[in-house]
Amino acid sequence: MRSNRLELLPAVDVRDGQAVRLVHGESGSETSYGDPMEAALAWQRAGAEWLHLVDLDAAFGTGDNREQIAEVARAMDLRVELSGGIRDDASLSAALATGCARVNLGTAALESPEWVAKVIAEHGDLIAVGLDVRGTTLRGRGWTRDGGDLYETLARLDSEGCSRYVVTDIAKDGTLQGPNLELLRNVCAATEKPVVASGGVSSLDDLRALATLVPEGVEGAIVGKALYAKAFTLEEALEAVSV
Ligand SMILES: O=C(O)c1ccccc1NCC(=O)[C@H](O)[C@H](O)COP(=O)(O)O
Repeated sequence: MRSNRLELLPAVDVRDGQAVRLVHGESGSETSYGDPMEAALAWQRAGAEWLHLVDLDAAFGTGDNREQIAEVARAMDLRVELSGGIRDDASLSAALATGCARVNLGTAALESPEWVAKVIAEHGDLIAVGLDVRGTTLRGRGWTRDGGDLYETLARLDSEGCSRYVVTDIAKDGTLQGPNLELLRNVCAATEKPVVASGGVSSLDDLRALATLVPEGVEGAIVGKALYAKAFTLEEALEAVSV
């Protein structure tokens, strides 16, 4: 049964060993926020139930932070969603070996549909697919390459039993301009599966607006920049979405 409460997933995106925020997910737009472990532990202390942990180097193909990410994931008592560069058996096994609660596949869902169908069948709820879009065009390889139509891909993944989608409007990501509620409504109308909203949250009112979409299928919201920029605290955010 679906919960009525919007889940919150504070984000720790790791580039070159540092917790960073990007604007529109663009490589080179980083603002650094220090040690990823400290950031993750701070969100855990503040009461987070989930952590969205991203290996940006693996996503961009500029190396990886795999060991550091595994260390952070293993140190957490909360549930971890791992994202970034999980595209084959080796990277998936390494991600799952951290004990994370789920992994988020992005590029692989666009470029290796057969492999993704196989791992969805094998791992069920442990697999979510990130649908990262500009307009309704999906983007892969660290959001740098077009990867097909959002709704066609969603229909295919639904037919393969994908259990959850993480939906990001790249135009909003890291901009503090508010989430794309229309996109989220449209995706929820196109699938029965839960949707995690990502990108653009700027205020407690944005979180309250996302919480009104829970009955339509929005299950959670990833929050990055707003927390790092101290637009509000995680405690305030959790309070704002409590029902
Ligand atoms: O998640 C990925 O794989 C990824 C790949 C390339 C660039 C960015 C990527 N993720 C970014 C995030 O998941 C953000 O943490 C999230 O959208 C939060 O956005 P915001 O609240 O606007 O900072």
